Amino acid sequence: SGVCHSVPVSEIISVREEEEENGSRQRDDGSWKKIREREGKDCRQAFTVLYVERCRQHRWRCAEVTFTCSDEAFLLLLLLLFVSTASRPKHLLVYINPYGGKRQGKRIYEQKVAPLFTQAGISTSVIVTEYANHARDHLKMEAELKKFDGVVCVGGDGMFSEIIHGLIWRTQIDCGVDPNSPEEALSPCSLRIGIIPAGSTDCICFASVGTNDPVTSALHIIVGDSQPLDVCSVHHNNMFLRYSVSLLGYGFYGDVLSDSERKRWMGPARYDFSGLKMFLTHHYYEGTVSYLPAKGIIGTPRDATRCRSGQICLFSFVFHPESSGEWRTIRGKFLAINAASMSCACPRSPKGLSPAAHLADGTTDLILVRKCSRFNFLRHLLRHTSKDDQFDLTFIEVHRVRRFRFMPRHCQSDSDLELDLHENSKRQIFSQICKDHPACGCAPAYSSWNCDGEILTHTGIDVRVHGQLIKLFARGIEELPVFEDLSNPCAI
Ligand SMILES: Nc1ncnc2c1ncn2[C@@H]1O[C@H](COP(=O)(O)OP(=O)(O)OP(=O)(O)O)[C@@H](O)[C@H]1O
Repeated sequence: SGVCHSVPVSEIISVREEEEENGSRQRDDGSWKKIREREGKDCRQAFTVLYVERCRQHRWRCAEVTFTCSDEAFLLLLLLLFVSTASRPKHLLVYINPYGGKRQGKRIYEQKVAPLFTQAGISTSVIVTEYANHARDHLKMEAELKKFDGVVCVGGDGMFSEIIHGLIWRTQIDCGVDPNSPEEALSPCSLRIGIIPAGSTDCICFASVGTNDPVTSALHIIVGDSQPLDVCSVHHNNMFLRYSVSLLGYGFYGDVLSDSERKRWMGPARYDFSGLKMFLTHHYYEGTVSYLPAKGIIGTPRDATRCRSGQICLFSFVFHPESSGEWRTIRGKFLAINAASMSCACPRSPKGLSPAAHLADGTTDLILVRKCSRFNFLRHLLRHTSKDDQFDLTFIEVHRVRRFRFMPRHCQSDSDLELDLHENSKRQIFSQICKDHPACGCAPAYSSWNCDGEILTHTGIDVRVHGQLIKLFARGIEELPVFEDLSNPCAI
């Protein structure tokens, strides 16, 4: 017909041979791997290519186009496909949380994802979880990981956390690394993880793919994308607590989570309710934060860059592995202490907590919100949704760090307390009394850490970033996916 159509080979999902019989086309439903050798040698070959089409807001869909070419050219294409798709997964281990989000995980997987995997010739082993931590423990102890090229998580951020806890732990055991030691360099996980969003919070999917859409995620898995991701290990007195990939928050975000956990019956509205309640309560907490600034990296938390597909964060990590440096210490009263290892952008907060944070530069952005008026705190919170810099306020500090520690005031050594007592002895005595009598209305001495949506059991913590510890079937957020790259040399 003379219409020119270009499809990058790396974004082909499958190729289907078309046969012309009695003038009408019939389809062979096999994938490109199953295509039979044709007998007729002199005729032209018609074939349909199923490929990735980019839609609005980073969504991907399947599209079809039929080409004709000579037999030889067709065989060449199959060869090219075979070579260029070597990094694609062939066998996947799938975990489905049937109770995540609106309890649609199983349906989403069966209706939207499984048919695509079949079409792409991917075999799967599916486990529908029966209890919390089922997936984590299966990965830790039972899963025959050698059989698979990747793990797929169908659920929300909580389910993803289970998967990484299982996979990271298992990898350390298999590699002879002690996962309990805060000083050991952890071994990176070789299996990639795909996230099919089916929870009420799907931040990690959103940050790494740019949208929360099961079909888009399935297509990123099929084409074999790879996006490294930093992971923070959290220890208390040399005892391992948890891993975190998105937000560690003490004070405001810890209190919102603790309060909302008590209101699960309210459904997703509990986050708004607890957020408002905690804003009005306006608690601040005293403690000491020490941190190891990240040296030799390209970006800063306050530059205008965003973490985008194939950009600086990858190189930043490769060229500047963990560098030693001077620890810095800050003592004070904080409304919030947040460590954002990624932007933490989500559909409700498109900029996120730290808009310039990177997925894989081996750092986390430590944001300290010092005690300030309710009005000022509100200004800070509102700037998360406006164009203004949320860190451009006198009571906010932000540092890009490789490691940090926090010690709440009442856990500090006696000598520290004595110093403080000299400063303000009455307050000290009252806050000790009020700790045991919350009904008196004074602020509690401790908050809790919100670690990717889970409450930590300890407040004094040691956090270390492990650069690029895991890999996702994703490519980061693409800058402007609208225009096709016609100059791509690997296009048919
Ligand atoms: N079969 C199961 N039964 C009960 N809980 C499960 C099961 N499988 C997984 N879980 C747990 O359910 C929790 C929530 O799962 P998930 O993140 O998929 O959904 P969500 O709706 O986004 O969660 P949240 O309530 O945290 O917003 C996870 O912490 C996970 O450990």
